[in-house]
Amino acid sequence: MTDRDTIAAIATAAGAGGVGIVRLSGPRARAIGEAVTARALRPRHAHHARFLDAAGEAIDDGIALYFAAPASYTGEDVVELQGHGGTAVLQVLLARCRELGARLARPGEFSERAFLEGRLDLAQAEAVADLVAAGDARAARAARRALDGEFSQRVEAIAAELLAIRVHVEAAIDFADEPLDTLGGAALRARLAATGDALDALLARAEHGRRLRDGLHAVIVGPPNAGKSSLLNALAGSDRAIVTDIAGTTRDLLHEVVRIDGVELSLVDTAGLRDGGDAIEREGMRRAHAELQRADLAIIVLDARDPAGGRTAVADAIAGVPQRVWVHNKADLLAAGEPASPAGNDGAPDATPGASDEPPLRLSALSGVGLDALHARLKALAAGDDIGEGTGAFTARSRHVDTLRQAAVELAAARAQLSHESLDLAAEALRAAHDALGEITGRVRADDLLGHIFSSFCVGK
Ligand SMILES: Nc1nc2c(ncn2[C@@H]2O[C@H](COP(=O)(O)OP(=O)(O)OP(=O)(O)O)[C@@H](O)[C@H]2O)c(=O)[nH]1
Ligand SMILES: [K+]
Ligand SMILES: [Mg+2]
Repeated sequence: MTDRDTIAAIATAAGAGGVGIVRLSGPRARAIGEAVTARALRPRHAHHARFLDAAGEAIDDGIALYFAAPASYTGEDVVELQGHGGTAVLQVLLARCRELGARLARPGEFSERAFLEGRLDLAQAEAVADLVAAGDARAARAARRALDGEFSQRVEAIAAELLAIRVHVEAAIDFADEPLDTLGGAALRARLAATGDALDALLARAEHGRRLRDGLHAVIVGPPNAGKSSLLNALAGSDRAIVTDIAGTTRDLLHEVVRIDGVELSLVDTAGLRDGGDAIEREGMRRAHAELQRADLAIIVLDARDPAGGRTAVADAIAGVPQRVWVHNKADLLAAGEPASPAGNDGAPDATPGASDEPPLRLSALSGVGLDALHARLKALAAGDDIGEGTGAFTARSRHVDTLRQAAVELAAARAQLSHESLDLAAEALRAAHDALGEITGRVRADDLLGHIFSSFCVGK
């Protein structure tokens, strides 16, 4: 596009480094690059050059690269000036580019231009930011897959199928007098069911991908004095939370990010759940309940000497949390002679309320005995062993998960309407599902969404 201005930014991280890069994109990028280097720039050629100020004095020397539109990251003319890393030198070089007509880029503006020029779709552009921000190698691999378009391709495949179904349904509306089954209704329903299954599978993978990006969100819950705060401290490896023998010590939520063998986990300590308590404690319990609503995982801490007593207190709060780990704490206080296998079941027939839950882990937050087994289980959950590396995870954001969920709801509505032969309503629900998928890749887009997404990038990306 020729009506755009030319943007510039320091593309490398702040601070001194071996190499520092000023990146330019836009119609004047080449002219500015040639003015700075005082030489003609050929596309895709490494030019060793001096970078000159207005007086012709050398600011630095290094490599100038020119990528001609549209074969560049942004799809526009792009010039990269690679000099010696160093904040002052790069700032002077950037200032020179601005003198020559470039404007300072906003965060994410290079990727935004790549999106607007059709070089990347929206989910891929987001993957760029995720790749830069990836906290570990697994998250980086997953972002790379999303950037390669694996996620987008799956979304597009489902969207294409939905479009074909919509065409069929819209056509059937024109023959409203005929029963749907004479118009291929059975095949249509089967096709819709298969598309629903594909969408559900993609949603499960996107949820896994969101955990890879954001980390597993685990909430520690249990009755007062069970040792929740002690466990948080043990997992964090520092005295983050106040621990006393007074029931009701923790009132507010306490957030902590911990890493287990390179896998990130966000932990929240909460107020003990019980009947009664003063106003502050009750507010703490309300917050604990609210936090559990958005938890991926509840770590339920019970006193090993009386696990049954605490279970009733937490039963309501943990209903609806997708995954649970049961901990029987204070194992060191059990009478000698009781089986002390840290990872073992305590043998009580009602020890695990959820049929699919693993047996409780017996441990001591105080002494650390049994913590290894908890580490191992949390790591497995955070890494998403339920999905497995082999399927090739890709990062996804809450935005994607929410949108896929919305599409799944509309698809279910369309199926119901179709079985009632309400073709108009089915068509409407299918359109809504189709639009929702379009929002993920940016085919259907709201401009405030774009601003929101790209402003969270770093400058120079
Ligand atoms: N012996 C023993 N004591 C423990 C263990 N874990 C915690 N405690 C003690 O139990 C008491 C309560 O521990 P907290 O960590 O404050 O318990 P909490 O569940 O956070 O309590 P509230 O915040 O009041 O709900 C403290 O005196 C701890 O030192 C353990 O594994 N063994
Ligand atoms: K306490
Ligand atoms: Mg506490």
